[in-house]
Order: sequence, then C-alpha cells, then structure tokens
Amino acid sequence: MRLIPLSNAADVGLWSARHIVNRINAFKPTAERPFVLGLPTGGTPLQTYKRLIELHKAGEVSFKNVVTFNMDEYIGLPEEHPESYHSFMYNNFFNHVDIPRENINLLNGNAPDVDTECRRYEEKIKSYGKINLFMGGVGNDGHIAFNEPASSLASRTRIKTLTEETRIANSRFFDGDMTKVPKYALTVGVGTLLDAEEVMILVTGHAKAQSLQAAVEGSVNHMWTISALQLHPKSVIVCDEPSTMELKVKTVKYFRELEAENMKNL
Ligand SMILES: N[C@@H]1[C@@H](O)[C@H](O)[C@@H](COP(=O)(O)O)O[C@@H]1O
Repeated sequence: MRLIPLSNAADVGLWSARHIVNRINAFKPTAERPFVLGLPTGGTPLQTYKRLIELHKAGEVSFKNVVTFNMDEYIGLPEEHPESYHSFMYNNFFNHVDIPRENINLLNGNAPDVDTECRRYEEKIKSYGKINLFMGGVGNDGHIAFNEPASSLASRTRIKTLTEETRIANSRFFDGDMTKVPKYALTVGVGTLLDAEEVMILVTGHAKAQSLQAAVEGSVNHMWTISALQLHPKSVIVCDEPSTMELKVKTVKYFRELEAENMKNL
C-alpha cells in the first residue's frame, strides 16, 4: 500500500487528477484497447473532477479512448433526479470532457430485475479484461463504494441496504432530510474492486480519520471494508492532513519519508 499524505483537499484533487492523467497517457489507449477507469461520486472526488476537466481543456489528456464504470447508484431515484449518481457524473464530469457516451457505464438503479442488472455489469467489466484504475472514496464508517460494514470481502456487484449512518451522512444532498435518501443501492462488490489493476482511494476531512486508521493500521476486517485494500497488490491512498488525525505520528512520518525517497529517485 502506498499512502500519500498531503496538506489539504485541494492538493488531494490535484495529485489524484495528475495520477489518472499520467496513467491514461502512459497506457496510450486506442479504440480497440481503451483505458478502463472506475469512478466514484460524493463530495471528495469533486476536486479531482474539476482538475481533470482543466487538464483536459489544457490539452493534457483525452477521454476519447477511455471507458468508465461507476461504482454505485441509488435504487429507485429517476436517472434525471439531481441527486442520482447519473446526474452527478454528467454534471460534474462527463458533460465537460470528450468521452463518447457509449463508453460510459453506470448501474441502472431502476432495472426491473436487479440481479440481472448486476450480472450484466460484472460481465461488461469482464468483457474489457479488467479495470485499469479504480478511483474511490470512503464513508465515515469505512465503507468502500456502498459496501457497508459486514459486507463480504469477496462480494461482487449486488444490491445493498444502506446503514442509518450513511443515510444521515448523505442527507446533506437531500435537503438534510434522511427520509429522502434511498434505502437501497446497487454497488460493485469488494471483490470487484480488488480485481482492478490499481485502486486509488481519496480520503479528506476529519470525519474520515477513523476510516483511514482502519485502512492503514487496522486488521483486514469486514466491519471496515476499506481495510480490504491491504489485500490488493497495488493500492494508493491519497489523503489530507485532517484525515490523518487517528494515525500514529510514526505511521504518517514513515509514509512521508517513503514518498520523499520516491521523489528523489524520479
Ligand atoms: N457510495 C458513496 C461512496 O462511494 C463514497 O465514498 C462515500 C463518501 O462520500 P463523500 O466523498 O461525499 O464523503 O459516499 C457514498 O456513500
């Protein structure tokens, strides 16, 4: 695991956007061999999307040969609802870059048969071989995508019931009214995430400090599904200072020194 401790959320946005751009450009994607990118929603990745749009407008990256898979979607919200993850992604990212519409994949939270929809999604991912880079955030309770506490670490795409804590946290997007937050969501599984070639998780703000501690210093544990990252051969966590408050000082120092060494060797 690589941990990149940065000062603030803006730096997390810049670092992660540059990382994505570097990966896409190094891959030299073509229509026959696209770069496959996994994407999250939420407040945390907003800065990354802003930076990616800027880098695209500056001519540093094209998304023409990039295929995306979003990690989750609420059940029962119409696609055009302003808080659906469909709306979020088009408003905050897809509408501002050159990605072809047919390259965009999102789970359909209104599918008549959710099991068939989840199988379709897994098969579509498989049809590309693998996801090259999966970006994600983390919930206050350590969930990754919508893999709430006690989700199987071997899980695949499926329906999940959201915890009260998550619905309270997400009520900020629904006029502060928890009853307006859907109770269920479709989400890729922890196993789906672990199959990606690389996983990059963004962590910002003090509310995520316990999740970050569980990810980095805790044991692999289904109560903190983010900790499954420890089983991944290539994971990177990009975090700001407030989110490191529960980590040991020596842990942060260790990773900071490692990164300083990496920079020297570049
Ligand atoms: N399903 C999403 C997660 O993918 C996201 O990581 C989490 C944190 O969101 P935020 O970045 O807004 O704190 O919220 C939701 O529950």
